[in-house]
Amino acid sequence: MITLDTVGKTFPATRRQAAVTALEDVSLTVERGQVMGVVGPSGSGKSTLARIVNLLERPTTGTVTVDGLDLTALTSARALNDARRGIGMIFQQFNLLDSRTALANVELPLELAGVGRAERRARAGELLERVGLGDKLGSHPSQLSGGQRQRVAIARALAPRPKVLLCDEATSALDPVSTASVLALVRTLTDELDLTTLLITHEMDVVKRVCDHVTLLEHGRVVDSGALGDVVARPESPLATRLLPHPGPPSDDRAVEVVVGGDSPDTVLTDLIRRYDVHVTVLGGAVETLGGQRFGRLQLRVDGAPDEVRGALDHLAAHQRPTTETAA
Ligand SMILES: Nc1ncnc2c1ncn2[C@@H]1O[C@H](COP(=O)(O)OP(=O)(O)OP(=O)(O)O)[C@@H](O)[C@H]1O
Repeated sequence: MITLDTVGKTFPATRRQAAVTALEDVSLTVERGQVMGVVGPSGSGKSTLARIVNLLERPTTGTVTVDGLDLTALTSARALNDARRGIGMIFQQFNLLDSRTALANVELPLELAGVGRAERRARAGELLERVGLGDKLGSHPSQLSGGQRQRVAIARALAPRPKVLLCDEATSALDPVSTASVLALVRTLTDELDLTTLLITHEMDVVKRVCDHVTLLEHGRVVDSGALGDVVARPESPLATRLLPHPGPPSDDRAVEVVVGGDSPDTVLTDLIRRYDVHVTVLGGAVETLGGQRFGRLQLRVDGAPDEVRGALDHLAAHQRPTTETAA
């Protein structure tokens, strides 16, 4: 679990540049087993946030707690190094050593931690197997594709058995097919190893594919944060329509708009028609898979006897994720 409590970061003024407040009053919790996406425009503080979570950057104010340990309270380099071993990190640019084989790259953090040769060999081999590179142990990074290199970097990040995985634009340099497979791997590893994963990205598509939670940063502040299903249902959230597009102005003045999901949107409609004697027309809408669940933003027209229509609309309002009702 990662907890940031009222974290602020100001880079002090230098001779060439005025002081920069990169983060202000940021409070955030990521539970075990969750993948939290952090999105925001360029310069909004995303990378600073990732660097603060493993204390590569020390916050100016606030505390950072990882797996119950307050990292901001650690002062000795040794204690900090030990704590950092519990936090794996992957970057856009892989940072692999080409002089070493894939296996030796994965072994590196274990070597630095003083793990014996036989054990580190076994663990590195097992991890490369797990990320789908069991046949590439002897390959050097330059002999691997971008997606394969990122898999090696993931295996290396996981070698010290961290509880937390930080991904900073980890798929930004990859083609769409490699991106999809690396993201699927991050999701699988988070689930299987019960990791707490924080994923920095500028691509909303990455959030849709792999995250179950999302946080939007703007000018160093948290503008919105929550489970994807909750965020899409908040009409005031700037992320809502980026996650689930708005169908546009309704073509019918009796249209109602609802956000349905967590369950299949189709099941919601089937259920409605079974319970009430109404005819439902889908006038427009979008359906997306968000964090593995299907959500729909639908414009519906519900026709029938007034009592039945009222019942059906109440049912939608009570059981689904209503946003706006343009008419009732
Ligand atoms: N070491 C530093 N010294 C001074 N200012 C910095 C430093 N690192 C980051 N900043 C400033 O802090 C702000 C946030 O930067 P950060 O890299 O965290 O943003 P970001 O959201 O990751 O941006 P991008 O998407 O472009 O990578 C920016 O204004 C940046 O110029």
